[in-house]
Amino acid sequence: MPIAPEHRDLYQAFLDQGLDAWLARLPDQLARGLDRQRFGDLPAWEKAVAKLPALPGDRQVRLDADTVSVEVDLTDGQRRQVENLLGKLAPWRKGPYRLGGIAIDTEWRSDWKWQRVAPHLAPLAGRRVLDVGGGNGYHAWRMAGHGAEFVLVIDPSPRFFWQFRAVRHFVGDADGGRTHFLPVGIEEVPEALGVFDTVFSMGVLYHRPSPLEHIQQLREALRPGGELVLETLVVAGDETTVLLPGERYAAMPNVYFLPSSAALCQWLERCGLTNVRVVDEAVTTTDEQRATAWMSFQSLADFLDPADSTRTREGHPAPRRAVVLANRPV
Ligand SMILES: Nc1ncnc2c1ncn2[C@@H]1O[C@H](C[S@+](CC[C@H]([NH3+])C(=O)[O-])CC(=O)[O-])[C@@H](O)[C@H]1O
Repeated sequence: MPIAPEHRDLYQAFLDQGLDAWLARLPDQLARGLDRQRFGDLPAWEKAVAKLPALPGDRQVRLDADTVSVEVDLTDGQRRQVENLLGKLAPWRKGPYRLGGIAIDTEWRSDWKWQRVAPHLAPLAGRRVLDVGGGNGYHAWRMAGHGAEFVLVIDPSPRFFWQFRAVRHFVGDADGGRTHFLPVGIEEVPEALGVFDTVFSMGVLYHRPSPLEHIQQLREALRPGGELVLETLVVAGDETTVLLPGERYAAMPNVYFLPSSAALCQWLERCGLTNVRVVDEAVTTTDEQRATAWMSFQSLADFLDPADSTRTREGHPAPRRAVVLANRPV
């Protein structure tokens, strides 16, 4: 089967990185992750990205600033066309981006999370990085901006795949072709890979019904000595505190375990990670997650108790997140 043009770089990168065991599974994974029978909107997203205007080679790409931006000369007509086409990929949740003069004000100020995480990381320059549940790739571009050699986002959302492709259209090869997106979940990562220097899992653990299994999968993707960056919802408490909310948490139906950061550290240690440390813990504000023109559905403010913003509308503690770093033992 011929390789579709949008996947050629991914195949080449897997070859270059020696990810042979995974390479063999790519055709199946891509076919399933982008299956038009499963995801009826796929043709519309693909068409929107295909219609983006061809861009001049001369452009200014910034992957090392809070807004991932590509400045390029467009006519007024082209700019309106770009705005319209990018709008067809909405809702845009992770960003901010500025592409061809169009500011995409996303639901999340994902740059704020990056500011909490980045200062604590082993320098990313020259590293192979996996971003599990990386959304549309905003943080991946920032990782490339820090000089990572190979950044792979895995996320099962086909919408985010096409948002990533839209950003790729603007970035061109300014990142040296080091940033990639595979539309699969963590379950699809081959077992015992042991190759990544840094593995990120941000905003994913609380969606996993088996959090210890998730941590073990993350550990197995790391090379010995590699660094795990785990960011998740936590609750106040000691190492014995874990909340399993009911049907919904802040309106989300698929939320499972919310440990305290102390309990989370213990989980990581029990899963065989070392050097476990909490580097940040903060309440999520309605300035960080909010509805915008590019994500016009309800957002955090609608999910909190109107009379008490320290509670969700279901009566649980309001969202609070911790960033924990750890290493796979050498
Ligand atoms: N099984 C799975 N495997 C991998 N990813 C999954 C899975 N199921 C859902 N996802 C993906 O996990 C992401 C969770 S958002 C975090 C984004 C970014 N990391 C952020 O930190 O801003 C949550 C948040 O907004 O906090 C979504 O993009 C899902 O598609």
